[in-house]
This record gives sequence, structure tokens and C-alpha cells, in this order.
Amino acid sequence: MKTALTIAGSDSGGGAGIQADIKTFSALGVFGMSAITAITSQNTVEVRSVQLIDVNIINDQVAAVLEDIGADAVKIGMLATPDIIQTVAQCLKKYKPKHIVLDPVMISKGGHRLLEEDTMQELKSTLIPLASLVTPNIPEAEVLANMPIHNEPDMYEACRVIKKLGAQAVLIKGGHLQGNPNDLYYEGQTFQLFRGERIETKNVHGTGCTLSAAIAALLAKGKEMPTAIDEAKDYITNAIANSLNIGQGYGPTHHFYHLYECVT
Ligand SMILES: Nc1ncnc2c1ncn2[C@@H]1O[C@H](COP(=O)(O)OP(=O)(O)OP(=O)(O)O)[C@@H](O)[C@H]1O
Ligand SMILES: Cc1ncc(COP(=O)(O)O)c(N)n1
Repeated sequence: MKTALTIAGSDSGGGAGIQADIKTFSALGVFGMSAITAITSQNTVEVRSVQLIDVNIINDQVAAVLEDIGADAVKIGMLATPDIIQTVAQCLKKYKPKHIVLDPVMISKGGHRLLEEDTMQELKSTLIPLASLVTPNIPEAEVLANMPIHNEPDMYEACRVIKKLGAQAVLIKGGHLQGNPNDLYYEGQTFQLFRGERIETKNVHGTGCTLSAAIAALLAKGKEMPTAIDEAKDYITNAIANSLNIGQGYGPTHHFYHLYECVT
């Protein structure tokens, strides 16, 4: 069976972070493993508290998994401090996983900052160059590219700037723009627009986590990057279309078990 490791924060509400990633891996027929970087006390409305995990424990979790089991792909989510980023970067340099999908998580749907102020700079210089794919949403792409993004033409320009930070490829997610949620992919030569149709719902907690975890799972299964993104886009669209109206705030997406044949 193919394996995937998520290095991310825990969301007690189960909609985002580690929980969304593991549900996605399972639904796509990949064995999921985790290295928890932070424990958030979170629900559909708010983040109440955050306990960061000691960097030695983060390092140990990643090392324990990769030295014994290995991972066909790694997905990275919430990394709150420059120290945590450096620790994760050292692990990636040591174990050299084949596929690294980096979701540069900044702010929760409810508006809570999930990383410290100076962290984005560290992410830019230390981690993005190691990534097979970086998947910012519009506000994250604005920070990474250091420019405002108002429309699709701006997304093209931001892709070019972010690509120069050294990732193998960039996927800017269009969910935060008006109109249809189209995502733009760029690997340095050609652009590809992955089109979506907006589903009218407030239950979009964890959509970015789910998309990046689905891409990682599909890469683990041996798909080429554009195919993995295309199928992951279908997966997230379906998960949003069937999202759950639980809690008082932004409800979670719903993960269907695809009963994909497992590639052993
Ligand atoms: N209302 C919607 N209907 C259909 N697709 C959507 C909708 N909102 C977002 N998407 C898609 O979901 C994926 C995640 O995009 P989004 O821009 O929401 O990421 P995000 O802000 O990082 O998510 P989050 O921070 O909630 O984890 C993208 O493929 C985007 O196009
Ligand atoms: C632990 C963790 N990781 C990521 C997110 C982003 O997801 P969202 O923007 O949907 O709140 C989150 N809220 N919590």
C-alpha cells in the first residue's frame, strides 16, 4: 500500500489540519501517517488556544516515520514558527521524500493567525525551495508574491513571482476571489487553469488542507502532477458539494471513501 505523511497542526474540530489530511488519505486509499506540529483547540467558529509542539518532538515524529516506514509523499500544513520550519526543512533534506506538497497555512477561516509574523519569510527562504508544489490561497499568495491579487491576470503574475522562490511548481487557489473558484498551476514553462464551479455554502472549513492532502495522496499513488491536481480538484469539489452543516460556523467538508483499488 502507498503511504503519505502529513506534517501539520491538529484541529480538534476535525475539519482541517491533521484530521482532514488523514481522512483524505484514507478516502483515496493511501496509508496516512502524521507528525503533529501544534495542537489547536478549534471548532467551526474559532481557534480557542494553540499549543506548539517542541521541535525535538516534531523531529522525532518525522524521523520515526521516515526511518522505518518511509512515505511515498509528504504534505506540509501549519508550521507556526521559524524554528519549526527549520526543523522540518532539516528533516526533508535528510530523508529526501520524493513528493513534497507545501500548503503555506497562514490564517484560519475564522480569522485566527496560525503562524507568527516573521514566519512567512522563513517559509519563503527555507522551505519553499524544497517543495514539489506550493499551494497558497489568494491571501497567502499575496504575501508570498508581495503584490495584491484582485483577479485572474494577477494570479498569473503572482505564480511567476512565487515560482522564482524555488519550488518545482505553484498552484494558486482561487477560492477567495469572486466568481468561479479556478486554480492556476505553473511549473515554470506553461500555465494550466483548473476550473471549478462555485458551490454556495459556508461549509468550507479545511478545503485547502483537503486539496493539498489529496494531491499528495495521488502523487503517492504514482500520478503525474497535473493529473494529481485534476483529480484532487474533483475530490475537493465533491467534498464541498457534500459538506456537513454541523456546528455554528464554517462546517467541514465530507470525505467519501472512493473504494479505489489499493496499489500495493
Ligand atoms: N465555494 C466553493 N465551491 C467550489 N470550490 C471551492 C469553493 N471554495 C473553494 N473552492 C476550492 O477549494 C480548494 C481550496 O481553496 P481555498 O481557496 O478555499 O483554499 P484555502 O483558503 O487554503 O482553504 P482553507 O484555508 O479553508 O483550508 C480550491 O480548489 C478552490 O478552488
Ligand atoms: C490546524 C489547522 N490547520 C489549517 C487550518 C486552515 O484551515 P481553515 O482556513 O479552513 O480554517 C486550520 N484552521 N487549522
